[in-house]
Amino acid sequence: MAEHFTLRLADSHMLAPTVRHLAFERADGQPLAFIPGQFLQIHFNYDDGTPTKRSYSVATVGDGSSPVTRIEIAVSYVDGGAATKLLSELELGGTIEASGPYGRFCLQDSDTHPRYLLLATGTGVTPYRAMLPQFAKLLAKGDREVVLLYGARNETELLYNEEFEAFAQAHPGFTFHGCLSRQPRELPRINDRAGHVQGVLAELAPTAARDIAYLCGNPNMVDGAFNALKEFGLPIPQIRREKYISSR
Ligand SMILES: Cc1cc2nc3c(=O)[nH]c(=O)nc-3n(C[C@H](O)[C@H](O)[C@H](O)COP(=O)(O)OP(=O)(O)OC[C@H]3O[C@@H](n4cnc5c(N)ncnc54)[C@H](O)[C@@H]3O)c2cc1C
Repeated sequence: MAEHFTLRLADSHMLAPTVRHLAFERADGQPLAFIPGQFLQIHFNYDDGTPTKRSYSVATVGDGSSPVTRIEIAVSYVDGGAATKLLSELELGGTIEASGPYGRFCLQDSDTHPRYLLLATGTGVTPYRAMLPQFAKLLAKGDREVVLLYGARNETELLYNEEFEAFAQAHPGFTFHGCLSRQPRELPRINDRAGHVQGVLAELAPTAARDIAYLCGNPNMVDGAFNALKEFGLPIPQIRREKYISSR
């Protein structure tokens, strides 16, 4: 159930030239119960005093089942954006009002399909970072495969790529494809591909019998991949979506 609370910034660093990773703790000292894939809302006022809010996926890698004390998000800076200005200027110890968790972009125990296709652009990869412990449990069964298709212009914009690479090395059923549309030099990893995530989907030849797909991030990517997956024959309940639309 969603709660309202104050978050205090405990740590932060830049993940990419325009993306900040922020780690918060609740000011009341309570942990946050969330299901990986869910998001929070931050609440603030515009300069004229009008209240508003914005959504951010929880990026925290917990154990997937217990509440967490560290609440992490990745915020991509939007030019002229009210929330991203606030979050990019927030100093250590600074506070912000929030509520959550919300959303149903989560793994479902009832799913038995052998392959998970995870598609993301930009900060849309954060729900999958939070899901890593759940994927570890699924992959331990030995009959599942998880494929991450992560789109960015170039290597520097791939967030948490070292963590996904390390996870892929430790879990042979997990494959990480960076899909780089404007990489100036050669592709950094053997599984990387030139182009957009939708282009790489064809290579994977999704089928209704084999695949469950999760799509997160840029609305154009989510819509494009959704249509492509429907053409491959995936029924709509097997295509789960989280669009990072502006709530302005
Ligand atoms: C469920 C959900 C989860 C989300 N999770 C994340 C997350 O984890 N990390 C994250 O960074 N964002 C996330 N977003 C997007 C986030 O909520 C804000 O929309 C975003 O940070 C911009 O807010 P802002 O106040 O800075 O910009 P606004 O003041 O809302 O917009 C300023 C201007 O920029 C345009 N604009 C807004 N967003 C974008 C954009 N992404 N690209 C280009 N132009 C834009 C607007 O149309 C407007 O003209 C999520 C959105 C949803 C719905």
